[in-house]
Amino acid sequence: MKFLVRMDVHPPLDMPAEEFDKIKATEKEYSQQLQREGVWPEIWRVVGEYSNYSIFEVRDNDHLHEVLQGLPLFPYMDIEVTPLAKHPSDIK
Ligand SMILES: O=C(O)C[C@H]1C=CC(=O)O1
Repeated sequence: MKFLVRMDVHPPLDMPAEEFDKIKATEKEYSQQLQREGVWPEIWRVVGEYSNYSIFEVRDNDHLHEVLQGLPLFPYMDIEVTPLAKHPSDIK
């Protein structure tokens, strides 16, 4: 199943920058591992915002929830999920 996911990151104001940088580094490893596995095939930065649009390829809703809840930045994000279906005009 394919999902479009928007993540808006809200860094906590009371956390030292070095601590948040460590969480970001862990997030990057987690994200890149999922990209290598094909679970997170696309990630795009939203211009001018600390946000991304991503495509996820997962087994089902529970799998997506598990992946999103595992994000090290999960506690500092608003996440919007849009399920995608094949468009009837798509020629692929
Ligand atoms: O920077 C972001 O958009 C948040 C998050 C998503 C992947 C990653 O490495 O960080």
